[in-house]
Amino acid sequence: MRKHPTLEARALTKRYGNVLALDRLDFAVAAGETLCLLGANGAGKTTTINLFLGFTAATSGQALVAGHDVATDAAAARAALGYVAEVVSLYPSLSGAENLAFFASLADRPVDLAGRDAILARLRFPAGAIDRPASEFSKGMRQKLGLAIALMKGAEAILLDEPVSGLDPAAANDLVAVLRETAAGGTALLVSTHDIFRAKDIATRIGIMRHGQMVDNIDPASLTGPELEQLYLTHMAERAA
Ligand SMILES: Nc1ncnc2c1ncn2[C@@H]1O[C@H](COP(=O)(O)OP(=O)(O)OP(=O)(O)O)[C@@H](O)[C@H]1O
Repeated sequence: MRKHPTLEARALTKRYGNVLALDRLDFAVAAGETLCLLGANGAGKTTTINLFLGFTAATSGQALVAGHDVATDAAAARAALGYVAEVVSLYPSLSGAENLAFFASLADRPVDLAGRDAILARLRFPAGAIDRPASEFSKGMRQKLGLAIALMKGAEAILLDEPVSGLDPAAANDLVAVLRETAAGGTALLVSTHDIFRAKDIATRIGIMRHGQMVDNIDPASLTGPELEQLYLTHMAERAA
């Protein structure tokens, strides 16, 4: 059965003055899939995420979330979307629970404690820590709370900017496992990263970006880590040539 994409970029193009940040980008991410965007600084990863979030408008082309065009159907697109920033913003003096309740109220979702606790358990958020002030949370815990906010909202797609950067290896491994389980639960994930090896662990597809284009779209299972690294370096060398 053909899966309808939860996230879709159709000839998505963004120009900042003379800079062509995104150049007719096409991709689709279905429920249960994770697309990792890999690319050097300036390749267009963050611009892609910002266009889906509606932070900036496309010059041409479309960004669709659950079939809703971000430009013309912004509220419906946003309702289907979750976002986990590189540094998840929380109110430091509020507890994790109070932060979750606040963000759930913004999304117009009443807090269902049983549902919340099931999500926290799924994300392996440390038991009991949810009642501590957010200022005490590690980066990994903040990422998990960001994911919990998105899941409590019922987001069909979650965008993550550099989710494993700055995590120690154990926390990164844990988050990778959590992301895989989240996708397996039926959410579509779009992840921007510089980390080739983590991308291989997280992704069902890897898109290599260069100059605002996706120059390769790889099944990570088809390559070993070193093969993927070599392919990536070849694409980057082409850039320099
Ligand atoms: N607000 C802006 N105004 C002008 N140019 C911008 C703006 N945002 C991004 N750009 C340019 O668009 C291009 C793509 O940038 P983008 O931030 O999307 O890349 P990236 O792949 O996310 O890089 P990084 O890995 O450094 O985050 C770059 O040339 C960048 O300088």
